[in-house]
Amino acid sequence: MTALGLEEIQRHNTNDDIWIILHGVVYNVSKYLENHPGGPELLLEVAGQDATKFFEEALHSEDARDILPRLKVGNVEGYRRLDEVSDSILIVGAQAAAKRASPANVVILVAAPLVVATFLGYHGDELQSLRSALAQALTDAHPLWFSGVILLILCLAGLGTWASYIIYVDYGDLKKFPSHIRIE
Ligand code: HEM
Repeated sequence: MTALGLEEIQRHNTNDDIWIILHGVVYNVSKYLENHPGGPELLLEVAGQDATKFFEEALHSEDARDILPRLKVGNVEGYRRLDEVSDSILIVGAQAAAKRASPANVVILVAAPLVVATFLGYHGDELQSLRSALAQALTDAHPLWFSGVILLILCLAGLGTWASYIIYVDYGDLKKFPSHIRIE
């Protein structure tokens, strides 16, 4: 597909010859002008310019986006979308933990198992009886499967939290709006 320079794109800004840029792609809307449900004026106003912001602000439907390919004339030369530059990356292991390593998180992560281990060490016996009492109470109050489900949910939640320290999805710049090229 043709790479088009900004100067050339900007020249297509007359009533019967209109190019616009959307997300780094150049579209010839000259013939579409009269069919545009938003009216021809809006397209005329952005003739020869990057209309991405306005296009997205008008919350165009999928149907509207489906029209785009047949109007395409090329790409803006040198244009790089931020969200194409850095795709989401799955980071696993120590690097992932480092990504989440705020002082508070580290304290919680290190301290939590220590506290639990210490507690278990000092109060092993009491804990044993507490656990059986609790199990008994739960069994009395509810069928056994109910306690099992609750326990499973708690375990999964715990595992999930730990997993989030090991697996980290870096969405890069995906959440940012693509950089716009403006022709002044
Ligand atoms: C080639 C580019 C464009 C195409 C194919 C297109 C297509 C459409 C279509 C099909 C609709 C009907 C609603 C929908 O399905 O979303 C629409 C509505 C609209 N468009 Fe566009 N559009 C384009 C560019 C633009 C630009 C650059 C602007 C603003 C500068 C714009 C502003 C609007 C507005 C404000 C509406 C809403 C009209 C209303 O609800 O009364 N459009 N467009």
